[in-house]
Amino acid sequence: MSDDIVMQLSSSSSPSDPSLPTKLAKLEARMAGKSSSSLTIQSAWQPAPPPPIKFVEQEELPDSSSSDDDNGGEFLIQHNTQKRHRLQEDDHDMDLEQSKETTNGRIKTLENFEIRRNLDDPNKKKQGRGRGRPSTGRGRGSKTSDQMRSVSTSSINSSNGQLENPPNKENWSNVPLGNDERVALQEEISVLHGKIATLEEELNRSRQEASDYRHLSHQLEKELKELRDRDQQSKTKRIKVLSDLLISVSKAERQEARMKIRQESLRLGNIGVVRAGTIISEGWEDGQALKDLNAHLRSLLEMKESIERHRKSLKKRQSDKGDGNDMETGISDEDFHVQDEIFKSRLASIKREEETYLKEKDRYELEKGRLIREMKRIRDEDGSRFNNFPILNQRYALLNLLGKGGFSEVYKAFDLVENRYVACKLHSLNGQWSEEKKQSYIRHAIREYNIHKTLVHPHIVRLWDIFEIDHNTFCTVLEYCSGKDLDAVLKATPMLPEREARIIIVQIFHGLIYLNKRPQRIIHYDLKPGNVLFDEVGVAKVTDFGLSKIVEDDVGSQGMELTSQGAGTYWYLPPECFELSKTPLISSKVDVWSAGVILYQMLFGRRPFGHDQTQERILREDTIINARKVEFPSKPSVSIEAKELIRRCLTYNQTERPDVLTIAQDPYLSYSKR
Ligand SMILES: Nc1ncnc2c1ncn2[C@@H]1O[C@H](COP(=O)(O)OP(=O)(O)OP(=O)(O)O)[C@@H](O)[C@H]1O
Repeated sequence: MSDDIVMQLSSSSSPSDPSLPTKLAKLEARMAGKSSSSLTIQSAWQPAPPPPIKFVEQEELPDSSSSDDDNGGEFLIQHNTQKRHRLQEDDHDMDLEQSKETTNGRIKTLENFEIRRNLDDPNKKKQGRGRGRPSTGRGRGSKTSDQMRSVSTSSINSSNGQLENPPNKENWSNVPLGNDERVALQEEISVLHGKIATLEEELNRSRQEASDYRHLSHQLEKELKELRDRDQQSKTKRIKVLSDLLISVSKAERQEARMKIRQESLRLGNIGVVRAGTIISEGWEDGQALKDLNAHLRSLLEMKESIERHRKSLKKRQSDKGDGNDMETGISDEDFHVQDEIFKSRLASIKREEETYLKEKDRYELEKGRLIREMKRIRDEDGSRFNNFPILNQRYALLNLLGKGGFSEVYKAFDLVENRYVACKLHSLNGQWSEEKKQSYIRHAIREYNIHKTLVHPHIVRLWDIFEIDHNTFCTVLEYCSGKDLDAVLKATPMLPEREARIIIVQIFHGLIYLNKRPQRIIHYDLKPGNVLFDEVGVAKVTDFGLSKIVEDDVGSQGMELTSQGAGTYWYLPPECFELSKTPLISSKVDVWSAGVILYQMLFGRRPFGHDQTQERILREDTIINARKVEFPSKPSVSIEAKELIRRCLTYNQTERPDVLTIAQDPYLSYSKR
């Protein structure tokens, strides 16, 4: 019932007014007519008490005695609307909401049904008043009306309070409504309320759990952060401890190396000041062992010369005797022969001794060479600006200098991130170079890096990293090869047993085959013993791709143009690289030639062409251009197969020389075929 009507009623009528029932009945009739023309509303107010309504929660019902309005269907609707609002406020959980909606929907259906039933029930007290009219939402009945408006399944239109499918009186009275059914419906409602209560409980539990989990997650996050901080701290500590340890080991190694040098210097010699007239220069001064050895050799030589002199004089006396001059000395022919035999035997013995000393001298010379290289290394290390154990790029702990090349220093280093030894090659640009030259060098190095970094093969030294140190210096990080390079091996042992030489050349060819089987083929172009390194177990690896060339796809069968003519090490380059009349065309056959030279050198202790010549002389005398045929020394004895492979590699004519993939089929390079 709308408030204005109630106001009208209360102001114009007192409860004792006997005409009130009639007035109300009229009003209700009017309202019913307003809300639905087809709805038949009970025309007279029935004083009889309303039937008990059992399917609502009694404790939530307002006291009927205090109510001056009906507490029939309208009140029930209000009650449930309030409840729904409470539930909506309490719970934003979707599932629960849906359950509630369903439940409320069903309750509303029931309520509407009850309302209709009340409307139809002629015995109901005041039941028809304002039922069909929408409430403005004010007063006690407003909530009920709201709920009625929101009930989609009900037949009342929510916007204007009119019934969408207005039932006629017959329809209403036709709804069978036994007591059993009511009881069943009430039971269903209480079951649904029970479900709501359970769901609410569950929701509360879930909320509690969610809050517990949130708390736990905060705690875990905190712990994780602490662990991370601790990990970072321990990492920093670990790095510090590790680098300190590495540094102390390196320092000890440096000390030991210097001590050894001092000892060796005493034995083998040292670089000292040499005076030649008025010119003072740095020169080599032999050590005591070499001095003693040379003195010994000198004395043997003197002895030999003296015996030779005696022998000569004996021969002279013998020939004089033949003239009859030696009669008075009484030396017989027999004596002459014996004496001569003594001299001969002595000379042979001196020669043997001399050979032993000469062998020893050769050994000393090798040791001397090693000593000189080590002295140079130490001098380079002492003069290096990186000798104070810096950590580069926050991960590479530089240790000791391995060697110095043309424009680079190579340090043994420890990668503190990957926990492995590496070789750091520090490329220093000469400060006096023009900017153009510097840029060209950097371009060259980046080109080398770009080629090398893609190469992953057991017989190719890995390139791990590149970074800038300062404007004039950058560093490439290479796989560390703890063994010597082949050049150092051949300096220490110029001739290798064939078996050892063969396995080394096989590994070099494996690397070359890999370079020629990639989609982008590569010519190494600077294959030489210095660019073959050995790891700790003796695996040979090709390095230094500074002069290497990428073979473009459109290159003709004769090869690609050589744009860097003049570069490289001439002992190991084929004749086509020295072609001056036109730009040489090169292919992987360059590497085949170089490999042939290396195998020859390993087997015979010398290079096949221009062994004793300088680079400059090789160029001047066209040594390689004239290297038409390879000759083999008689010693040491080497297998025919090895010689045949060398011959094929050193085929003068480039067109006739096999390329890498062809020569790879040679039986000497395969162990399984033999
Ligand atoms: N990856 C590596 N592992 C171990 N030692 C290495 C490595 N790379 C180079 N070295 C050593 O460092 C030294 C210097 O190497 P580098 O390549 O700079 O010298 P080079 O070949 O004599 O000079 P250049 O490159 O100018 O011809 C050599 O003794 C070489 O054996």
